[in-house]
Amino acid sequence: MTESRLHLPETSVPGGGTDIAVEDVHFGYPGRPVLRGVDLRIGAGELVALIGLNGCGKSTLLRLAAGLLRPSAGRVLLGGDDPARLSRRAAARRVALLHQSAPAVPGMTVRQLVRQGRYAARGPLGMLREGDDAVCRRALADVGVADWADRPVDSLSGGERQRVRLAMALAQDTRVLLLDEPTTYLDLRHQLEVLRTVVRLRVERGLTVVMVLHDLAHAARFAERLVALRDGRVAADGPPAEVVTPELLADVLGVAGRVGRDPEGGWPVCYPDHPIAVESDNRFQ
Ligand SMILES: Nc1ncnc2c1ncn2[C@@H]1O[C@H](COP(=O)(O)OP(=O)(O)OP(=O)(O)O)[C@@H](O)[C@H]1O
Repeated sequence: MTESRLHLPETSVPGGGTDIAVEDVHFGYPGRPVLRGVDLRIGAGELVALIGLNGCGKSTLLRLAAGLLRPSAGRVLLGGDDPARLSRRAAARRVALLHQSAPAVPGMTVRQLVRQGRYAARGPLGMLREGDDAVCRRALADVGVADWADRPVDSLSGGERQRVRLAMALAQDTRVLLLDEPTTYLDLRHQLEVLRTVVRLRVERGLTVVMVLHDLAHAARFAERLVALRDGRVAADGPPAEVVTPELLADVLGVAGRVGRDPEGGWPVCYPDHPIAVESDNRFQ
């Protein structure tokens, strides 16, 4: 594959409207172009997995969608508005972003950290109101860590911290959830638990979820739509059964391998063999 996009259907959600629109977005850091014309529409209620090689711009795209960065060209709309122009408080009410890592203040308890999700939604001067504690408790329960409320965050393992940070994002109680590698540090059991929780919450609460996943098996199984970035653009976009092919493995992920089907669930299953060279976006550095 050189110029081509592997699979790029019209994306629309029947009756759902668009929660995130990314229109011909360009973005780079000083001396480092990253996105070179990304077009993407994510409908209300969709569950999308974003995949691609390290450094291809997945986190950058989430940060643009959350309004933490502004595109150098093109535009991003979140519920019809430019998220970078919303106040921090207004943006925090619309979108929660689980970052890849967030430092914990020494001595802060899990309860205090998760409450930060509510403070973000209320703004710097916002007082926690009645009901905020219930939202925090629910968020902790959602990820199965209700018993940890009084534990210092810095006493938790990497995987435990990851689940608490997911609870913090859920405590924002937004309809749009952006999850940057939500399963990092988690053992297989907890990876499945977190992903099943995301799928459940998305249905129960009508969430729109975009999650960056490196594990293609999980992406293919749990997301209904895969978006692959390569060379600063969307290289493939569609249902896992159509998008996950040996060509995707080779051209987007740099892996030679085979693709089969789960005998019971029917979702694509990859059998990666060996790494191969990909035309890297380094060429436009
Ligand atoms: N603050 C920054 N300043 C300069 N360059 C940055 C900054 N943040 C990211 N980059 C660079 O931009 C590129 C895209 O980074 P980004 O974090 O979006 O990639 P990613 O696809 O999420 O990668 P990974 O899979 O490794 O998490 C990378 O080359 C990275 O080094």
